[in-house]
Amino acid sequence: MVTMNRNKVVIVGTGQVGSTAAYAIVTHGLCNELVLIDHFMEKAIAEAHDLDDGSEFQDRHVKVHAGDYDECKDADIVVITVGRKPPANSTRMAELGFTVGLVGDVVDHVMASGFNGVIVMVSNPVDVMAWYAWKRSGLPRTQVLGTGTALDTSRLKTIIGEETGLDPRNVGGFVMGEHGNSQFTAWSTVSLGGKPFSRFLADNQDRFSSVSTAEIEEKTRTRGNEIVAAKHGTNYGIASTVAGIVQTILWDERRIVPVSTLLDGEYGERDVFLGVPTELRANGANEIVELDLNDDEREKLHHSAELVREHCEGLL
Ligand SMILES: NC(=O)C1=CN([C@@H]2O[C@H](COP(=O)(O)OP(=O)(O)OC[C@H]3O[C@@H](n4cnc5c(N)ncnc54)[C@H](O)[C@@H]3O)[C@@H](O)[C@H]2O)C=CC1
Ligand SMILES: CC(=O)C(=O)O
Repeated sequence: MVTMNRNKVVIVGTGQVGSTAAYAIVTHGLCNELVLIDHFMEKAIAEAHDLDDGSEFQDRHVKVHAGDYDECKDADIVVITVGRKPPANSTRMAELGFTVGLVGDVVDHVMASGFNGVIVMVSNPVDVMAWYAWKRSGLPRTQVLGTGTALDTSRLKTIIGEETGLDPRNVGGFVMGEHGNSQFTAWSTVSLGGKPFSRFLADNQDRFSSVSTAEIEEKTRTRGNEIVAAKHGTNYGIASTVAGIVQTILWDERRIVPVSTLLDGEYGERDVFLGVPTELRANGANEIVELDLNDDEREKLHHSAELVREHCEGLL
């Protein structure tokens, strides 16, 4: 049987985050076709040309071009990165007033094309925006997700790597909840080399006596803000995160990633999007892994849920 492996990704918003995510997708050769949309069409065209100009030296040629919303009709994934560079000394939640109108407009245009793929929301506040896009699009719950605490979880692993001198990929576990100040490290899930992290530290006192979980958690929470203060935004970490999510969906890898997804009774929460470990497949966000969180962690998750739900109120 002749099959056409025709996977197509659209990125809406070709600013710092969108263009770097496009670069990550192109350099990893994740799809056949990548379309860039921005309300400054010249910017989208220029980014597409600049990306495609490296075709000779890429492992695989991803066809990149600028386009309009008609291109979403047969896309597998639409990544939404519209917004503005995060202001310094602010919060992601404070971006709501600026972002919500843009995201509403983008979702309406995407859906008007006949799109029936997966929306990956990046725009902040990402949990609120993912919920809003889900409600506004009418798509099934599986087909709308946010990057959630996937980036924060990667940051946690990177910081543990920095503190211990070990490869971050030795670390397991999750940062959960809001992609924002109420996020928490679910320490009961964190392991290093297969051992619970607290046990790993206790067993290696001589090497790691200066390592503090409280400091690691705080560094993880504030890392994004520090980068924003120094370089007016973040792009590489989120671009790798977007590329990882796009890959696992397009290639049906079934990786478990803490994306922002709809809680529908899991962890005792409903009608709210939060970063929780979720199985990603070709159709998007599937089963949520319900971890045995301890009482303190559950409390923190509920706190995030309350905060995010509060900010969703009145948006529709
Ligand atoms: N979820 C996460 O972990 C992260 C989220 N972000 C968020 O990503 C968003 C984008 O950040 P940056 O790329 O740094 O901002 P930026 O200002 O560099 O880019 C925003 C782009 O969106 C475009 N745009 C705005 N309104 C549009 C519309 N209605 N239609 C099409 N294009 C539109 C602009 O022309 C611009 O090219 C922000 O909300 C930021 O907070 C950033 C980093 C990490
Ligand atoms: C800006 C942002 O949300 C981050 O880098 O975490």
